[in-house]
Amino acid sequence: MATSTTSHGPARITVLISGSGSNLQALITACNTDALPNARIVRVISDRKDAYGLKRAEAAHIPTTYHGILPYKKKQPDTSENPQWQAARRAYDAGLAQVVLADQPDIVVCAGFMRILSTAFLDPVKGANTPIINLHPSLHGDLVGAGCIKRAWDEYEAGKRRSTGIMIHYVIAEVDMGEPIVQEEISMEGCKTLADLEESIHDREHGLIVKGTKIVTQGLARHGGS
Ligand SMILES: Nc1nc2c(c(=O)[nH]1)N[C@@H](CN(C=O)c1ccc(C(=O)N[C@@H](CCC(=O)O)C(=O)O)cc1)CN2
Ligand SMILES: NCC(=O)N[C@@H]1O[C@H](COP(=O)([O-])[O-])[C@@H](O)[C@H]1O
Repeated sequence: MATSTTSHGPARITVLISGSGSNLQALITACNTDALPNARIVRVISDRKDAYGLKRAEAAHIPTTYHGILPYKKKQPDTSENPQWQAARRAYDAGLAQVVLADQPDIVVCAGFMRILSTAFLDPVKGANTPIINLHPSLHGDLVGAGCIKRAWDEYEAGKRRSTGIMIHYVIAEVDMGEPIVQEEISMEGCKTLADLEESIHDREHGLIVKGTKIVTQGLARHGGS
């Protein structure tokens, strides 16, 4: 029976966050239980200094890093040749990859990380044979990008849909289009407000992110780790 232990010990997990960190908390709680055996979160990284998830990590004695965009924007100002801060975004992502790879993680989990990752991050991390996975509040091929829960709600109110879903998927350059690892459909029937739907989704996400992380870390063991 494969475990989550890789060839060099417990699976090393780096988690990227931007906000409250309730999904991070689910991972913290699950580590070294039957839900996520032989796994350790080696670092939590946030692009937002005020992310409550950083406090959750500190309370669990997990190393944290705040990796902010502003120093990169100051070094590479937006210009006509460089619209939408692309140079700053790529420099930021290259710096983020350095922070991540310094810990030699076996897997990177995006748990509410609200930045699109460019190939300046994806390429070096994938070059290290480290899978990157993401929690997304929609089914594969349905809604992509930020604000999907609200968009699903608006379509439900307009009578255009009766359900939505959540998924854990591999991260590729095309946002939210990476191969799904595990996903769940969520009925919207009975939700009277957007808040009802958000609560329903968040409750189900916490189990799914642990399940998806376990699936990938167990796969690492089968292949002798990264
Ligand atoms: N290259 C990829 N990067 C990311 C993926 C992915 O699949 N491929 N998943 C996301 C998470 N995500 C949805 O699940 C997501 C997060 C944020 C955005 C977005 O538009 N962000 C804006 C900034 C928003 C803000 O600052 O509030 C942006 O980066 O310009 C889209 C999708 C993680 N990254
Ligand atoms: N497109 C990505 C996206 O919308 N992710 C969403 O961010 C939230 C993070 O909550 P948390 O900070 O409490 O874990 C989650 O609801 C997750 O689906």
